[in-house]
Amino acid sequence: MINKLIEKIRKTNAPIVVGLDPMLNYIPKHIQENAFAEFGETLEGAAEAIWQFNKGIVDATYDLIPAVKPQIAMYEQFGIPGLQAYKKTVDYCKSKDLVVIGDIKRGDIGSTSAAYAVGHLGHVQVGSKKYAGFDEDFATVNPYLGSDGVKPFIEVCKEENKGLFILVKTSNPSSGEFQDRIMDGRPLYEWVGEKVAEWGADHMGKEYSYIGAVVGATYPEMGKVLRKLMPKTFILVPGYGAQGGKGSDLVHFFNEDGLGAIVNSSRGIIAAYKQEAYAEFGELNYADASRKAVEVMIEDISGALKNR
Ligand SMILES: O=c1ccn([C@@H]2O[C@H](COP(=O)(O)O)[C@@H](O)[C@H]2O)c(=O)[nH]1
Repeated sequence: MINKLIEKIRKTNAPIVVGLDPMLNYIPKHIQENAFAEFGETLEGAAEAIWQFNKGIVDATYDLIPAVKPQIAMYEQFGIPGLQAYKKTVDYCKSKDLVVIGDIKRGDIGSTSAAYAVGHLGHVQVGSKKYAGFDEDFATVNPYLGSDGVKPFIEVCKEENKGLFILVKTSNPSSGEFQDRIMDGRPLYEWVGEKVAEWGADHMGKEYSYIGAVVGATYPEMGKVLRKLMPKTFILVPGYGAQGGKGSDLVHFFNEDGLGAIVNSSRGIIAAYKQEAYAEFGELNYADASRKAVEVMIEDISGALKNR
């Protein structure tokens, strides 16, 4: 899967991922009204609205981008119908040949991690048969329970040719409370980054490892250090746009080959029509506003990379 991701980044010339993080208040009225007319103001109605909203965005952007990153929390809030909309979104994106990064941020004791890994990336045995559950291409993993919480994910990735993005330094304002704590002279996130590179060395694709890292766009100096510490690790970089990250902050997340990182924007793309810059599109044309926002993001990042 890392080879496919790189191939698609090269083809689109766009090291970006669109975050499909639908909240009801981003969804245009006409979509909500249609969904509620069919299913009522119910969880099913909400799930239908987020699915139709996602489909509009995917149809308007899939030719420009290599990948999407649905955030499972946005779907889980609508219970079982929400999870069905998540699965429908994953399958639809795969039918459009997009790489799907399930932002599930799982990690637990080994036996529980194994079940998460099977459910999201693998196949579960049912009697004599095997079934894929959610079947994303990559999943995000929280490593702060230690190796036994991560290794079951790596085992499933090896069996299934799938990949991970493991949290190293997150983009949120308080990420430093624990992640920046100095241990034996270095911040904890560096120890974790080194460990991610070590896990990844054992599961290499053609150019980069199947085992990637998450490093927030909001911490560019730390991104620069981590880039050097994990040269063969692909970095998923959230925090662009709504959290303040911009192209010029991101150049050091990339290697000299112009690869090595993929930048996520969720609200900045899917709710673009609500921003002043794209207001001319209006609610009805929300998906065209998202397409325009994708084009602007690609230009911002490739412009910064050209000028570095
Ligand atoms: O460190 C992290 C890890 C994950 N995320 C996720 O990325 C998106 C960001 O959304 P925006 O709307 O572009 O801010 C969201 O799904 C987060 O859960 C992150 O932001 N930081």
